[in-house]
Amino acid sequence: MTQLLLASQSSGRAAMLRAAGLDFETTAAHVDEEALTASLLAAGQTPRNIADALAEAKAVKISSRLPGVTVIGADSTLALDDGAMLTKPESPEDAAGHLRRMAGARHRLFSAAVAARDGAPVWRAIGEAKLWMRPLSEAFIADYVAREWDSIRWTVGCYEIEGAGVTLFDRVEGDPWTIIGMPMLPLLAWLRATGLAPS
Ligand SMILES: Nc1nc2c(ncn2[C@H]2C[C@H](O)[C@@H](COP(=O)(O)OP(=O)(O)OP(=O)(O)O)O2)c(=O)[nH]1
Repeated sequence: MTQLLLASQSSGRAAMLRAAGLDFETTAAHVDEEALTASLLAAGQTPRNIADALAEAKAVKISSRLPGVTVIGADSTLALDDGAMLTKPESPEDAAGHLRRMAGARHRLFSAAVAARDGAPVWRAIGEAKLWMRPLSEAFIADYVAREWDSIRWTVGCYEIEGAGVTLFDRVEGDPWTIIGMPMLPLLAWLRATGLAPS
């Protein structure tokens, strides 16, 4: 039985752990993110704290049924500078609407990771990236969404920064791993310190 489990269906997250040479398995967390997000927003929580809470919920839920296993949960949230929080698009039309709202403005992307053992959080980190999306024409948005829908439908910002998302931005501050979905640098430092990654 593995000692490290990623409670995520995100292909990008698993790819980052694989690239780091880690020995891990994955499972879906099956946390009701929509309900939890709605209740946290209603309670006035920030997108940053919502990412942290969702990552913890995923890690704690799975670890509570796997004694002794270190479970990593993760979550990413996107905050527009007007305070609104965008979630994954439900349709190509939804994605076009998100891009219209982000175009010509800055947004922040928070990626939280929480490690849990035996149902309790034992480590956490939150990464923040700032992204300035350039103004986008309607024709560009329509063509981009038509071409990229199959991949961007799974992303909180309607882009894969390591893919065609590069065409959307004037400027990005923050590390690419945070944008793709996890604060990998602090996570790897902790995994090395706990013997779960080669040091
Ligand atoms: N490959 C890639 N993925 C991105 C990028 N930006 C955001 N994402 C993905 C990472 C996550 O899969 C998704 C954010 O949604 P969530 O944090 O709720 O995770 P998701 O539901 O996909 O998986 P999980 O809850 O971990 O099973 O957006 C990017 O630039 N590249």
